[in-house]
Amino acid sequence: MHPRPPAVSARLHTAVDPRPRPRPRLWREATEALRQRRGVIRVETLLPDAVEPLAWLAAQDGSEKAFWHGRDDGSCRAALGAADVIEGEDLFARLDEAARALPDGARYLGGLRFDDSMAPEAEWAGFGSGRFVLPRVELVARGDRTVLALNAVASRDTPADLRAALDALTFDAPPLATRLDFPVARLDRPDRERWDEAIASALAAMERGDVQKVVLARRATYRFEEGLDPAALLARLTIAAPEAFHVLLSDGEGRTFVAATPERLVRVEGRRAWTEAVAGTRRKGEGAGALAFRDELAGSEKDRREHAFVRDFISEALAPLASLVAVEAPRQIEAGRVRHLKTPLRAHLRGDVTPLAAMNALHPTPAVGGTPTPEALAAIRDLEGFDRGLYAGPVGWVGRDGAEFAVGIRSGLVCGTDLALYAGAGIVPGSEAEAEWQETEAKLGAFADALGLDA
Ligand SMILES: C=C(O[C@@H]1C=C(C(=O)O)C=C[C@H]1O)C(=O)O
Repeated sequence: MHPRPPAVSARLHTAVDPRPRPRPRLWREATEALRQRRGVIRVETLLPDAVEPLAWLAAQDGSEKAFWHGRDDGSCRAALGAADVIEGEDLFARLDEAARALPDGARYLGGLRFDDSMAPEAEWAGFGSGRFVLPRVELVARGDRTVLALNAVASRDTPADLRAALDALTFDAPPLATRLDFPVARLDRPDRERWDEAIASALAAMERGDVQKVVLARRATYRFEEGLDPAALLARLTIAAPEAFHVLLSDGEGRTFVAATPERLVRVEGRRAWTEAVAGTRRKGEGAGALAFRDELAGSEKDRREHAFVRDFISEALAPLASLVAVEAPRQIEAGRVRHLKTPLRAHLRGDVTPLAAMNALHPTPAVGGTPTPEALAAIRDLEGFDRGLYAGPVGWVGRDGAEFAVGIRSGLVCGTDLALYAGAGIVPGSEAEAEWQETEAKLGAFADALGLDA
């Protein structure tokens, strides 16, 4: 069983602690640390009562927000503002260096574009080729323990900056809405006809022998009458897909990426790394239907082929980076309204391999790209007709001794009154356009549940 995220569902309707007492202490400690230390400083204080992180996040002013709940670590962090932002040129090298100098507990949160060789379209431009933020303020919740943390850069920040950040916080957050507004319109790109054409083109490329598997995605944009609150949407997603990584990243300019993804790209702790192949999909179903879908997935030769491309790619990509790669037995997992085949892999990384290098060697796996990778990416560029942005890209955190990236699927981009949702499916010989369309629709099921659609 998966550990549940810290009781969001139970506490969704309760107001957060209104007492601001810990803030003066945090500010005094931070001011002291600014005087005495160099580089990044971090001060933390235990709050007297548990606080619901997404309700807290939704209540704060400003658009620079982030949230991370790691699937297996039982804690989550809600983040506000930026003590530092790393984006643009030499992102990997700068992030590596900055992460190595972080104090205990501090992490950059962010994500990378799926395909950096493609210039971003307007809606994804704010995220650039990648964007990582060291938050100014964080609320870290584990069980009933909630810690408020403040990050600062000694060479840049003044006590007045920190005071302003702390004074701007509210702990008097209204409960999150129990229901989100219904959308008033939906626009699909590609539409059903163009989807059929794209699948036919991908299958033709496979017949010619150009490529063996291509993951084709589509975008469904919902329009609402009023602006959608990304934190409220994510809170609903944590209920619809409790077993997932829950991620919120903003571009600093008012657009917000939201994901409830079942898939880990890689987690690194010291020299140890964990990754997984997730590919092959059926509906979750209920009762006897669930058992039928489970058996159908277990017995499907086509799904096993799709899955094997991913597992083999991952173990081959890790081999030169690791002294040991262990491939576990395949199993099935449930995610929102679907189930998948999953094969966990573990590795012991060589001494000179950084977490970012491991991530870079794995992305994009054939779960979201295809096989072989370059030909599959070319087909995606050719056939999809929209910018994936962070969808299917690596999203996560980097700290001093470790990092974790999830695959940014089951995701959407909130921009004012629009919510663009993205979902893809692995196309191999034997794939049928109708079934693949239905599969992508089922993959959007957690969002549909969160929005109260076709319940
Ligand atoms: C591409 C997506 O999902 C990926 C593709 C899968 C498949 O084709 O069976 C299954 C899980 C994911 O690795 C998505 O959800 O958008």
